[in-house]
Order: sequence, then C-alpha cells, then structure tokens
Amino acid sequence: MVTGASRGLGQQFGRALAKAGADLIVTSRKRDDLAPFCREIETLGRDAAPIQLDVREKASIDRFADEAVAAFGKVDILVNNAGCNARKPALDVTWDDWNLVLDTNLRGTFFVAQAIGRHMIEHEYGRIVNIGSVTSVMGYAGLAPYCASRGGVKQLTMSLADDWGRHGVTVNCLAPGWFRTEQNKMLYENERWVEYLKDRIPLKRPGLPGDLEGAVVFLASDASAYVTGQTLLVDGGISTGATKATLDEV
Ligand SMILES: NC(=O)c1ccc[n+]([C@@H]2O[C@H](COP(=O)([O-])OP(=O)(O)OC[C@H]3O[C@@H](n4cnc5c(N)ncnc54)[C@H](O)[C@@H]3O)[C@@H](O)[C@H]2O)c1
Ligand SMILES: O=C(O)[C@H](O)[C@@H](O)[C@H](O)[C@H](O)CO
Repeated sequence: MVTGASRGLGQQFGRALAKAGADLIVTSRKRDDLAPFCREIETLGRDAAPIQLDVREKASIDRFADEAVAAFGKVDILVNNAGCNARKPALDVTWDDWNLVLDTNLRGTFFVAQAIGRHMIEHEYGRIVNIGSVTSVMGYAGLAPYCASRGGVKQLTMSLADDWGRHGVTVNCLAPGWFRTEQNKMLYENERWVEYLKDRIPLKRPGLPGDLEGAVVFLASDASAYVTGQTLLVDGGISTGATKATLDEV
C-alpha cells in the first residue's frame, strides 16, 4: 500500500514496488485521481486497487484499513507517503499552518501505521516504510513545522520498530533529499536556487525519478529483514552538512 499516490514520489514508490512484483493498494483523497496510475500499474502486469483516504480525517483512517484488507486479503507493505508542507518564515507560521503540516505528516503517519500495523501483527509480518526527509535530521530556515513533523517521523519510526518488532513487523524511515515535485516546484523555477542547491549536494544534482527505487524496494522486502527503526537518507549526501570549510571554495 502506498498513501498519497495520485502524483509525485508516491507514484515513484508505487512504480518501483510494482516492478519488483507487488500488487498495489493506492490511496488518495479523491479516488478518481488514482485511475490513470492504476492503469499504468496494470500495464506492468500487477493489480492495483484504489482507495479513498484523507490522512487528516479520523473517520477516513478508521474506514480505509478494512477496505484495504478486503481488496487483497492482507497488506504486507505500507509506504506512509502522504504529506504536505507550509513554507514560510517561522514568524509567519499560523496556528492553522502548524496543524495542517503536523496533522498530515506526523499524526497521519502514526494513525495510518496503527490501522495497518494492527492487521500486519495478526499475520506476524509487515514492512512499514515511513517517508521522512533530509529535514528529519537537519533544520532548514522557512520549514519549521515541516522539519518538526519529519523529525517526529524519524522518532516515531524508532518507537514503532520497538513496539512491533516482536510481531515480525519492521518499521523504517526512508528520507529523501530534494526531488522536484508539485510540493516544491516553485523553488525549482528559480535558477539561482537550483545552482545553490546543487552546490550544497555532494553528488551535485537534485534527486531524479529512479533514485528512490532501490531504497524503497530494499526496505519493503526481505532484503531488509534484520533492519528496523532506521532512517535511510537518499539525498545525494546533502545531510552530511555540505558547509564550505575552506575559504578558497567559497
Ligand atoms: N519532493 C521532495 O523533495 C521530498 C523530499 C522528502 C520528503 N518528501 C515527502 O514525500 C511525500 C511525497 O511528496 P511529493 O514531493 O511527491 O509531493 P506531492 O505534493 O506531489 O505529493 C504529496 C501527496 O500527498 C497527498 N496528500 C497531502 N495531504 C493529504 C491528506 N490529508 N490525505 C491524503 N493524502 C494527502 C497529496 O494528495 C499527494 O498525493 C510527502 O510526504 C513529502 O513531504 C518529499
Ligand atoms: O516543499 C519543500 O520544501 C520540499 O519539498 C521539502 O519537502 C524538501 O524537498 C524535502 O523534504 C527535503 O528533504
């Protein structure tokens, strides 16, 4: 299952898992938005079941897990991807901005994991991949609620790993660096910003479609059977700090 799969990284994760042999349950706030992606997955020879899910709505979370289990009998893999951002200087962040980002990225991630984790525990098997970010381990100006939510996802991952490990359920956090999507496309429209970003990334480019495939398949499969509670950064190295340490490089 991949949440928030109507576009962006959610589709990249879904595509990677389908290519590796998974049938997919995909979720979105609007079920109809999933139709083109479900068709694409079917052309890869896998089944795809679309389910409506708003991760900010308790009633929606309460309902969707049973629908998901009914679709394929059980869910082996959950990629907790749905998320959002409010990019503003900290002094301008409103109460509503904070609630939007934390409710979606942190509360949503927890209660979706709980709803599906319950079923995984019954089967004594599960792979939960919570999507974090380089902001799970670094602070960025202008992203206070987002960084707080992603730091929380990293900590939540460790806690759930300890709770559910005894039941055969692993819980890890896949933390992407900077990938151009709907969420951040306005940043990429500014060439100066792109040059600045590239300069700070040791591998000298933002993430491309495909860069997350190996990591999501690893964390979703038995290749990572003895890995739990970890945060795997797939970020071209930007989380190393990338601050210039010698004057002649400036
Ligand atoms: N793009 C990046 O560089 C990057 C880096 C690190 C982490 N992330 C995270 O990866 C995830 C995917 O982001 P993206 O870049 O593809 O952005 P995106 O905005 O294209 O996709 C976000 C997805 O989450 C869904 N969503 C938002 N609020 C929701 C809600 N309340 N209920 C259900 N679904 C909801 C959206 O509909 C969309 O499908 C997000 O959690 C994002 O924060 C993105
Ligand atoms: O909206 C944004 O500011 C970006 O999409 C961020 O989400 C970053 O890309 C990412 O989280 C860094 O890892």
